[in-house]
Amino acid sequence: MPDERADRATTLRDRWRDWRNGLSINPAFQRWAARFPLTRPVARRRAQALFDLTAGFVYSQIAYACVTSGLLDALAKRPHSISDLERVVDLDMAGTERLVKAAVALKLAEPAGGDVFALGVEGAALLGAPGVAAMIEHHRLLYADLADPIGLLRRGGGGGALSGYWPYAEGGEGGTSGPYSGLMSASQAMVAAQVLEAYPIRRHQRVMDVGGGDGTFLRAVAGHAPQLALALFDLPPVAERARARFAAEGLALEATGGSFFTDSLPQGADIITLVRILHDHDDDKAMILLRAIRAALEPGRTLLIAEPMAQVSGCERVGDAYFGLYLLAMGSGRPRSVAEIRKMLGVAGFTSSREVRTPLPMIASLIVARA
Ligand SMILES: C[S@@+](CC[C@H](N)C(=O)[O-])C[C@H]1O[C@@H](n2cnc3c(N)ncnc32)[C@H](O)[C@@H]1O
Repeated sequence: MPDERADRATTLRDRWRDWRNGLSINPAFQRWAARFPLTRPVARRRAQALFDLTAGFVYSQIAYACVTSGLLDALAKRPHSISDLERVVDLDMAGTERLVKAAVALKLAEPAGGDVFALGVEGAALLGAPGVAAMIEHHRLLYADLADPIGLLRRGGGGGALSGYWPYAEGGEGGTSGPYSGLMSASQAMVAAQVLEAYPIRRHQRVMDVGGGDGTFLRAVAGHAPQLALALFDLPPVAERARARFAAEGLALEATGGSFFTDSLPQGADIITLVRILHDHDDDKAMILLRAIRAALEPGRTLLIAEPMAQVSGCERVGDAYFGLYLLAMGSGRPRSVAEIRKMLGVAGFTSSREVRTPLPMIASLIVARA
């Protein structure tokens, strides 16, 4: 009986999908829906969404030009005339006007009377969200790799501009960690805010951030719960960066350099945090890492995983579309759903795990597991 019901549900869903797609693909229906008053708003929304899908790369490149030319920073200080802006963006009048009009269309800028322009609402949001401008600049590498998406998929990822930026992604533990550590630090505040809002880290005594970069997450933890002892584990040059940074600021940090694939992790933390780490690694390596963490934790201690996850309701694009292709270009890893990560945690020997809701899951979802 249960099988029959499942079949019936599938059949209904299939029929509904066929009916919906049959209408959507039909130009005569599209014309009718755009004219009929009750369907017109939906038709317009769908047409706009389709256009955005078609034109998304152009919008991203306009944002890139606005950030890298200094246009947004200049408008954030005060409104400017086109002739002022010519000097800022280092373009002739025609180029400046073209860029400013495009920025206005995307609400990055807005008219402020005559030929004067001010920062727009999206421009303000962009500059107000830490790390977004740095991420837009960084996307130059991703978009170079994505110029041939089928080629990238066919070769199984990596081998392009982005994999050079993340030397550890293709097995190298040398390379330059400075640029990626800087980018991670610039975008970390948004992630730390999700974690600290959603999880009561204060109840712990000693936190070890594995893959903790230059320590930006731990600095946020220190600001939030100054009584916690802080430890960090990362590749040797990165751990050294964190150590130097904390020492310069007079903050206590135990930073250990090593590889979580080949070295054992220091013991003694009652919570290990793994922030934007797991999705960087293919399944076999992710399992090695989870097992190493399990071995470093006493029974009953906590692992907290924070990263954007796949198939999160309302944020599907961030997971399998954005991170699916970003990590492919990087050369390792994949976005995973909450269910997939929880299953891996079970296999790695964690006794239980649960999802903890965050205010903005597109920035990070959380899973808390018990050793
Ligand atoms: C995507 S970054 C995230 C950094 C930080 N957790 C954050 O969210 O800002 C990944 C970090 O993992 C570190 N990492 C990569 N491979 C590693 C390895 N085998 N052992 C230790 N750390 C590693 C990198 O050096 C980098 O700092």
